[in-house]
Amino acid sequence: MNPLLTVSDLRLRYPRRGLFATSPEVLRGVSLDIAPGETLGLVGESGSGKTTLGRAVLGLAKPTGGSISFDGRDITHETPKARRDLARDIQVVFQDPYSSLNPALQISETLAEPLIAQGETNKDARATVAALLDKVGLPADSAERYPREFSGGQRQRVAIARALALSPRLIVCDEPVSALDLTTQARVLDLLIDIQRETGVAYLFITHDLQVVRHISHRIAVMYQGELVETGKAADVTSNPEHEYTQNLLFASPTADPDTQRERRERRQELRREQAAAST
Ligand SMILES: Nc1ncnc2c1ncn2[C@@H]1O[C@H](COP(=O)(O)OP(=O)(O)OP(=O)(O)O)[C@@H](O)[C@H]1O
Repeated sequence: MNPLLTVSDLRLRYPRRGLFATSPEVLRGVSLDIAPGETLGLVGESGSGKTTLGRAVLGLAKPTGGSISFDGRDITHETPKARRDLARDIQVVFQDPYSSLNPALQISETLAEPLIAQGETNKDARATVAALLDKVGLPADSAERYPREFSGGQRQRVAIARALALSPRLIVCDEPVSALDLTTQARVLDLLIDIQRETGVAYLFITHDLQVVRHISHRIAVMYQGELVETGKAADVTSNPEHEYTQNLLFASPTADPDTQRERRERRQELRREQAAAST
């Protein structure tokens, strides 16, 4: 099967802020692909470039090298405006639905907006909104409510409904459950899995939490300092000790800062060496 998304040797350096400022390369030759209906979990410690890669796929960050193609079409240098027709196909769910939902709009307006922009009549849009709410497990009367009237998990369901409105083929999910408690996390992940089974949508699922990504991904790609250092089937990558970066992530607290994580990784490597030396 042809990949839906192909990222080849992608490089990205954010523009320099001042005359003397330096700007390190944030993506350093990243290549990956995602098949239709597949979930690729993108993990890595804070600052490794995961969000930047997601933003590049969405056309929100400008690559300085390499290419991105979607369904065979080269979209590397297309701005979000130029690729407006692709908005149907590639959607996003962010970590904080509160900031991505307009607080002044009722949920029905938020959900109907993209539908009407794509030419649906008000009547059809109303029916689609009702179906979307049902799909994400929210009661029908949610349509008349405002974002502030929902819990975090419910708001994330609204954000998922919004992403689903145009029946996309790929959703970039950037830390979509990180702000939720564990039980709610599991429910939202299960919802995403159910939706994928039903619609065949693919996910680029970004998180620094390997436990979360293990639950939802078919394959996992691990980033470290702007490079992809490990990729493989979720079960293999997380269980095989040879996948050192993944193992280190499994043992690192997802909230630890890069220095702490580096320290833990070095400590783990040291322990491994000690164990190896003791067993010979
Ligand atoms: N708009 C920007 N301008 C300049 N530098 C940026 C910008 N956004 C991110 N960076 C830098 O790019 C690097 C990668 O950041 P990015 O947010 O992609 O990492 P991440 O792996 O998603 O991290 P986290 O898990 O903490 O969200 C970091 O060093 C960050 O400081």
